[in-house]
Amino acid sequence: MAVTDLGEVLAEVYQVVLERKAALPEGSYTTYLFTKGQDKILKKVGEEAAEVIIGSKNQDKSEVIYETADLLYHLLVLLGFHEISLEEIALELLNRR
Ligand SMILES: N=c1c2ncn([C@@H]3O[C@H](COP(=O)(O)OP(=O)(O)OP(=O)(O)O)[C@@H](O)[C@H]3O)c2ncn1[C@@H]1O[C@H](COP(=O)(O)O)[C@@H](O)[C@H]1O
Repeated sequence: MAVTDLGEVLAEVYQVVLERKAALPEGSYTTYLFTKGQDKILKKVGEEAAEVIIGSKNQDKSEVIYETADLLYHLLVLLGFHEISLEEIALELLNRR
């Protein structure tokens, strides 16, 4: 796998997210989010989106990159919460081309 392929990295992290949801291992931040529930996950998505906006307003590319990674991870947790596959998102995007 080319480690710089975003789709493949997202798929790999999403697989871990789904494993965490199924097993709820102690000490896992993903477990913490799933245990807290939907409102906590939604709050994190909102916070991370706001941090992307702040990074952008600061004209700070490295901040935008860091916060975008945080946002994508939390979106993966939200997709995991709803059991939406990455293929469903890919199809939605493809249908818009
Ligand atoms: N990509 C991520 C990832 N990005 C961000 N985070 C966590 O998201 C949190 C965001 O930081 P914040 O300061 O906003 O939140 P916090 O104060 O720690 O927590 P809150 O009380 O606000 O919820 C941090 O605790 C980060 O560790 C992530 N946690 C996990 N992953 C991926 O998920 C995998 C499984 O992680 P665990 O579930 O922890 O085993 C990891 O191997 C990674 O690939």
